[in-house]
Amino acid sequence: MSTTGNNINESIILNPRSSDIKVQIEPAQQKRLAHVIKREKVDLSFHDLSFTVKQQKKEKIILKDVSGRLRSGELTAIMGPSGAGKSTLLNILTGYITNGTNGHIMMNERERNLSKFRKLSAYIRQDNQLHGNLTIDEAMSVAAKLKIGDKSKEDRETIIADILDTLGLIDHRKTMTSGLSGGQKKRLSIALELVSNPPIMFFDEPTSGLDSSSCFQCISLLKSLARDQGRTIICTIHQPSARLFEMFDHLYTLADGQCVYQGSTNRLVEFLGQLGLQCPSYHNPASYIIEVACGEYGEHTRTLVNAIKNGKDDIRDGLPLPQLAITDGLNNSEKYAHDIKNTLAVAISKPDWNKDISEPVYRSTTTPNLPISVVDDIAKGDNGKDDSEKASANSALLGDDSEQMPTKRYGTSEFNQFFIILKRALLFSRRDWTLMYLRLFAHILVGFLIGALYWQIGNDGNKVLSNLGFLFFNMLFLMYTSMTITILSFPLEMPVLLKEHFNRWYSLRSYYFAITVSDMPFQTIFCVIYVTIVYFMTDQPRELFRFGMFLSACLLVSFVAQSVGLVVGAAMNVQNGVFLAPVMSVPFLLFSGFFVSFDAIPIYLRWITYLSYIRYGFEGTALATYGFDRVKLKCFVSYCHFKSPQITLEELDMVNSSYLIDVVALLAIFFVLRIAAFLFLKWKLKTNR
Ligand SMILES: Nc1ncnc2c1ncn2[C@@H]1O[C@H](COP(=O)(O)OP(=O)(O)OP(=O)(O)O)[C@@H](O)[C@H]1O
Repeated sequence: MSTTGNNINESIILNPRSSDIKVQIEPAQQKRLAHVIKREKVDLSFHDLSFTVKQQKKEKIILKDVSGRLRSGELTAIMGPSGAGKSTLLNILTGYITNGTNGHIMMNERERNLSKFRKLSAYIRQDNQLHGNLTIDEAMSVAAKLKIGDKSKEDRETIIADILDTLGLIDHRKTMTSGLSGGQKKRLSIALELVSNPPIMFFDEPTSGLDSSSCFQCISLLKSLARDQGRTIICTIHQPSARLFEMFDHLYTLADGQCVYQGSTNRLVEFLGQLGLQCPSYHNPASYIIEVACGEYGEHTRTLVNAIKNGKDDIRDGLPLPQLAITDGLNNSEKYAHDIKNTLAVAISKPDWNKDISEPVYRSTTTPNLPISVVDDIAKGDNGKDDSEKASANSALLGDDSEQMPTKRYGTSEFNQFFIILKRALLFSRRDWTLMYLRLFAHILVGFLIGALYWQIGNDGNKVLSNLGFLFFNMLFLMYTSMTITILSFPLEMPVLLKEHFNRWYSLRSYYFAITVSDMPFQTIFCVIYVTIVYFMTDQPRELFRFGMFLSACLLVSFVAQSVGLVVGAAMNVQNGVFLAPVMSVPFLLFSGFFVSFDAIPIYLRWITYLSYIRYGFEGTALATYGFDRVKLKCFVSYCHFKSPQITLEELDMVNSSYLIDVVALLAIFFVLRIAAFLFLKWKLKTNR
């Protein structure tokens, strides 16, 4: 047997002496994403990062001036005891949290531009926020249309197939997302973001809820994502097994909001040993550092933070430990590095904010043309060892093997986004037929019930008051059905919206338009069915224009009520919304003109009638029924007080009312509420972070 070297990719040729047969064994090839768009490599560093929150009028410092460096091509783990600040750090690095932070985040040695950064990064949170009603194929297709809409359909399909094949999901293409296992959901979340091939990917606890084998698969996948094309992969992880721990290239450990270790995973034990913290043999180093950080071996946090300079130092393979490098017996290059480092410390503490941000902000005064990373590397004794790495990163930056930095905010126009989201929303409605059937059933059932209850009263002069009750009930029914359905369904969309909008799939405007338009056809159909049933069963005037006016007023009321549902759904959670919306509707019902005629309402309360959309709806249907010179009603008893429709209108104080004004008022309330719902949604997206 002969091998052609140590490289595992080389063929192994078996050539048994007794036979001429040559057996060639090709090792399994690592699956690679060959077709995804090539993107530049991105190194991320942060300097003196702090995060403060206000708690009961006091300030609580969560992150305390931590620094660190996250390199392209590496899989970085952020570890630490519970409450150490891992998720907070991740949220700040992703740009998910911006308020309350201080310090500097650099992207490829330049001050980070958050907007550009968001185009280059993806954040995959712990709870895979996926739409359960789509197959993998459909979900991927939507993501591809939104994120790389400028590519041809064939190109998009090739990219999707490539990603699904790499992530082992190709055989489940037709499976509904709701039917996937935890690990498959996690992989789908990654696959969806990989469509645009972001060079930086953040994962919050990617292994949570997975068995050990799925954990291993997941971390292997992240490792290969980092290695292939030099992505920067950062994830928080609780307490990985020794096998998982070894797979990480870089470890960043936090304790009590400070950095206690930063560097290669395989130098952790050596570093701790230097400080007199001997990791017992056969003990998982990942567990050991957490135990140390938790104080199980005494109070060592301060020592560790000082030793690693709260993340300013980085324990790299092949380099001396930092406290050994800075000694009296420095050689020339080390002394030079030490000087630069001291100069740099001054530069970092006084950033020049007047500089053009396209220029690197931090430069050493002794080596003015050297960006911070190079200075840092020299300071660490990295005398050009990673030249090839830097060269490739620089060439990538210059665009040698990567596409230009994306200039557009989104992958496709807002017009296209609108149609893609609308199509997806309609698909959800088609798939979620239970809700649709329920709504249809409710409108038909209540329609017939009301029709039977108020059977043929519309033209009876003796039953006008009952007929007015019927008109008012219509408003009540249409209001509640259209309002509650939105209050219940809209907040459920919120987590997916939060994820997709944050990862720059689409603009909030396109999403909102699509989502508000998507239910309108259904609401219209249900309303038309209900109104047709009750109108004819209760024997309202058989004149087309009156039916049209009656239906229009009912439709407008249901759309306005839907908008109220949107406002409430956007502004609060389901529990509060379900209680508050009906309660808030009570004044509108009271001041609708049905219970108290307008001139009987005290003047100082009359303004409420102008805000009551129920008033306009009720008035609109009353005018459609009794206005426009309707002939006298039939009277089957000796005296009917309301035989003349004019008397009914006088009683309701609607003689001078105008149907047109009712319609205009309903339209105005509709638009105001839709705008308010949009603003609430925008605010919620910001405050929910
Ligand atoms: N907005 C906030 N208001 C108040 N306290 C906060 C806020 N955000 C974070 N904290 C506190 O900061 C600390 C760190 O929180 P963080 O979620 O980052 O910890 P973690 O290391 O991710 O913990 P775990 O591993 O348990 O998820 C916790 O004590 C948490 O209660």
